[in-house]
Amino acid sequence: MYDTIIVGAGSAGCVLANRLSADPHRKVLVLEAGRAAPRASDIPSDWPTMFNTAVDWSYYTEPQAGCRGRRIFWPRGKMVGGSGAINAMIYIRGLPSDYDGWEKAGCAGWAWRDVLPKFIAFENNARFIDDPLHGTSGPLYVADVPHVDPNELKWLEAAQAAGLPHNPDFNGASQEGAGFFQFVIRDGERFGTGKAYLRPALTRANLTLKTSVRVTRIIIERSRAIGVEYLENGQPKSAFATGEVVLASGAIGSAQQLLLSGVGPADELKAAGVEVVHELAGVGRDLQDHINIPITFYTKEKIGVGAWTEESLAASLAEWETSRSGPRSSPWVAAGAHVRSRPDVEPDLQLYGAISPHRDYVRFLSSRPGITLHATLQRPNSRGRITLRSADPIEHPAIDPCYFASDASGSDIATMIEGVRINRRIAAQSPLKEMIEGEVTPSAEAASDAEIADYIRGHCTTLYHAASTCRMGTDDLAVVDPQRLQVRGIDGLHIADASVIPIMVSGNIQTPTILIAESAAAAILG
Ligand SMILES: Cc1cc2nc3c(=O)[nH]c(=O)nc-3n(C[C@H](O)[C@H](O)[C@H](O)COP(=O)(O)OP(=O)(O)OC[C@H]3O[C@@H](n4cnc5c(N)ncnc54)[C@H](O)[C@@H]3O)c2cc1C
Repeated sequence: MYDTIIVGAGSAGCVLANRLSADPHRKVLVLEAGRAAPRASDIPSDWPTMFNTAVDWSYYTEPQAGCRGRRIFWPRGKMVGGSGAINAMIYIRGLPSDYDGWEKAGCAGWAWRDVLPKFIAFENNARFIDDPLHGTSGPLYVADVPHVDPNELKWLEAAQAAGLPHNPDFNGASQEGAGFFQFVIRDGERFGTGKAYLRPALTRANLTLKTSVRVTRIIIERSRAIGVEYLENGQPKSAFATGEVVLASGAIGSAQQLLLSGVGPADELKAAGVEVVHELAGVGRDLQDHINIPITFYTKEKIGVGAWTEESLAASLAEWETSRSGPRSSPWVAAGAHVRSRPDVEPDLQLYGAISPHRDYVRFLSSRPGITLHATLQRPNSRGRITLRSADPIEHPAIDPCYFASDASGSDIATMIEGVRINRRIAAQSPLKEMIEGEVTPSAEAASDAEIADYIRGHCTTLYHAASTCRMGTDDLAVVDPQRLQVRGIDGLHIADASVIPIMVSGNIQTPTILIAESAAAAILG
């Protein structure tokens, strides 16, 4: 018998494991479907090499009507550290107005003035030492990218020539402009919450971590969660908690487990063959994501990732192994920007200047060298949902982000068209323009707004930021309350991961997810 069961040892679950087991009187069990993170997870450049492997859930969306019927690949980490062990490690909080928007949407206690001290408290920033907007004594080490490619500096110069102001700190007074992201990288290695929070807590006698165990159902009796059922080596097992079960299985996993446990929209549950335990209409609804569109340009010289050979890969790995430096200590997404698609909005596009001629998440590299410029929609209107295909807990749920098709205003596609145009403006500036041979087909042929829209619909990807499937709030579709992140109507059941984000933030979402886990732990500890 445990006091607390945490389901999932991902970005949030590792934080919860540390904070909740810091109370020596609390016996904590963490159940994680994946295994220990592999070596590739330590090496900053190697995150895409884990896609479609045993440590990736390798989801695909439903065919997207707004994306010319394509099913879009959605990787998620399935290992200790979760998606935070496969991600690109960028550390960013979002805009103050994002969090003020959360408060306005009914989430009291989540305004910028409330969350900023918490962000500062869990940060340990290597560069911003005496800075009122940064912390230096938290568990999460945050630093500049260890290796800068000279061509990333050329991208930055071109971005400034295109009118973007230089921004030395995207978590500083203003998010707008171009510069270098900071990362959760320590001494040349990934330093996600698996290392920052979970690893040091594993020496505690009151904390148990079980890996390769898949939770299949939350056991609910008389409107109270009392434990979970899980599969270990294919055998059904159960574990019980006197205090609480905390779901930290991510935006897909947490919603799926609630639905499998009979908590969700009654008609959908019945259709999937699941007995209704507690009707909660919002479970799985409101799925949000950052949509991303790359355009690639061939370069005259072999540069960056496009210049890598068998020999240089081996040499850069040897360098990383001996000194944790060199090209393998970079995630190759360090140069970027936050820009406005039009003057009357806050920055609504995030840009990347990647020195790599990749398409489709670096799984396929062009035979010629080049650079890829990404534009990502920061505050999407598109809203989707997650539903069960069946009562089988092993079957992937249906994931339908409903990109563009659910945005009747048309503003999502219009903003992204502007993102492509801004990236082309950057590519047309010195010193990039002298390096570039030309834009690669098929974006190269897209000139009018309608043609660019077609290109975006045919080639957009996820920026991997699934959120909001069990969102907090006080309205009828809210799943958890904003104060304790407890599932409405079920005692002893909390959700503390990216699924509770009420409205998407303007930036990569691991840092807000850590904020959520820290806040949930504090509320549970009381
Ligand atoms: C490729 C990629 C790149 C990204 N890049 C960045 C970035 O640079 N910066 C950034 O801020 N964000 C980034 N993100 C997003 C960020 O990593 C995620 O939003 C964040 O990790 C989500 O945290 P979470 O705790 O909600 O879920 P996760 O970290 O996904 O954790 C969920 C955990 O639960 C486990 N689990 C699921 N179902 C079960 C079950 N039934 N039983 C037991 N365990 C289960 C999973 O295996 C996983 O370990 C990226 C994400 C990806 C996938």
